[in-house]
Amino acid sequence: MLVLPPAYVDELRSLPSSIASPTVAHAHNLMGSHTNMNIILRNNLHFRTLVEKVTPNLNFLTAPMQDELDYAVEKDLPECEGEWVSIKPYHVILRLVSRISARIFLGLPLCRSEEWLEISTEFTENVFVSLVVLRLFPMWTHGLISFLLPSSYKGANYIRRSKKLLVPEIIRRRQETPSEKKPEDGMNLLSWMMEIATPTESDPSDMAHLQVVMSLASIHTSQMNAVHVLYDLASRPEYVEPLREEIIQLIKEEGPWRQWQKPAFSKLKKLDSFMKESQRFNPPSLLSYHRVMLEKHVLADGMVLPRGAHISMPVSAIQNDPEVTSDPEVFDGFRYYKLRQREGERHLHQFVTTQTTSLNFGHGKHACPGRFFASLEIKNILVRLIMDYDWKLEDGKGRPPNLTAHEFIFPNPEANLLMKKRRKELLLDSVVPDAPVPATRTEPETSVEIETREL
Ligand code: HEM
Repeated sequence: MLVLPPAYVDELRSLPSSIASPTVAHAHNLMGSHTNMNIILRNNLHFRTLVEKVTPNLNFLTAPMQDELDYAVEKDLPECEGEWVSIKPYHVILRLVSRISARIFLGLPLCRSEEWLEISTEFTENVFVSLVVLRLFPMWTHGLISFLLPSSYKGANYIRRSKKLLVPEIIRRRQETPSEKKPEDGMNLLSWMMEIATPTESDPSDMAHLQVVMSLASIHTSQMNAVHVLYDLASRPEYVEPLREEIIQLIKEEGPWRQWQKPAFSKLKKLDSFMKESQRFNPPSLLSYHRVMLEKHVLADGMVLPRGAHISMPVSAIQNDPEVTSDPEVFDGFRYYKLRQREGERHLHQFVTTQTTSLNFGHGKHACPGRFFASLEIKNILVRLIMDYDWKLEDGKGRPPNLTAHEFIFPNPEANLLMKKRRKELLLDSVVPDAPVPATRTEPETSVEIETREL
């Protein structure tokens, strides 16, 4: 793999994907031939649905997200009124994120299916185990090794199970008459996929497969960010009150949080900053901006990128360079909040902002299309967890150290935090606005301004 400095990002951005392909790079990174991920090489319906339907409709998706979060909190968080209870945030947050994602991907009632919740989380874990193992061996051995790897056939089995579950649902939705549909029925990824699919993309079995691909792209990535934030907050409790004050202030100005839509969440600038700083300290991967060169290309300074080369950027090294981030070794949760106060930088330095020096979501037209969704989902979860619960580390223990595998970094799945429900009058739903604020309904957005949009 050719790891390039960020000076080349802008030049690389201008190359079409027929020369520098992100998709071939993703398939290669995920060992697609042995992990059922090569479908992305021939079908990008999931990507288009995200850009054309999900992101422009995020305003309408806030209410179902919150509704599912209520259900998830009820089902998956322990009773902890008046007493500290130990939980494993990795597993608990995975349940919350997978439930909310399922609600937006499939809609009610299918999102509550335990079968789907298992498929959408366990497939990813098995793909990850397979790729970590396979990468240790030369490529010519991969066929044989994956034949022997339990994670490999378990992964394939999850794809089969997803088809068994979703294909009949796709057929049922196709046969449904308009009078049988409820208003919320069309507002989910699966129905939107069915709506915009071209004839060659309309195979129900492929659509089911792509739902699993989307789960892989979205659930663990968002869950890991939320878990890192919780670990960072528990180990730096001085940030909790300012974050709560920001939420309370926003309720006073914008109305109860249950009426908030995407623009209100974008006003949580301190929380946004904390999420970004936490991501800087705990990036999902040391490398990003992966491309495979489908043709040889010579860069302006004469650097040759040969055909077949896999290139990437050292995202973590870049954002920890003192020329990019001052005092990079200091965790400053409100670093980006402060930067946004500078003239002309109000829209920069957001969690979702990508720049040549901020590449955790990639950059340019192939940057992660799900980051606006991720930001909204993570903020919904964190607002609830910060306002309704106190958090602390186990006695005598520091922030749980991260684990690494190859270039990947993830929060320790077996670490514990202690949580306790706050007094009733302090809870999120008890905070009332200064004056009644009318609920607003906003039209879907028609375009996605990638570089400058707020969220
Ligand atoms: C904190 C959470 C997330 C992180 C850190 C993350 C990161 C990334 C990165 C680094 C890429 C590759 C960009 C490139 O090619 O340069 C990517 C691609 C992608 N992400 Fe995300 N992502 C997150 C959440 C999500 C969510 C929630 C969704 C879906 C709702 C999603 C859907 C996708 C898809 C479909 C692609 C592939 C784009 C393509 O085919 O070119 N991601 N993501």
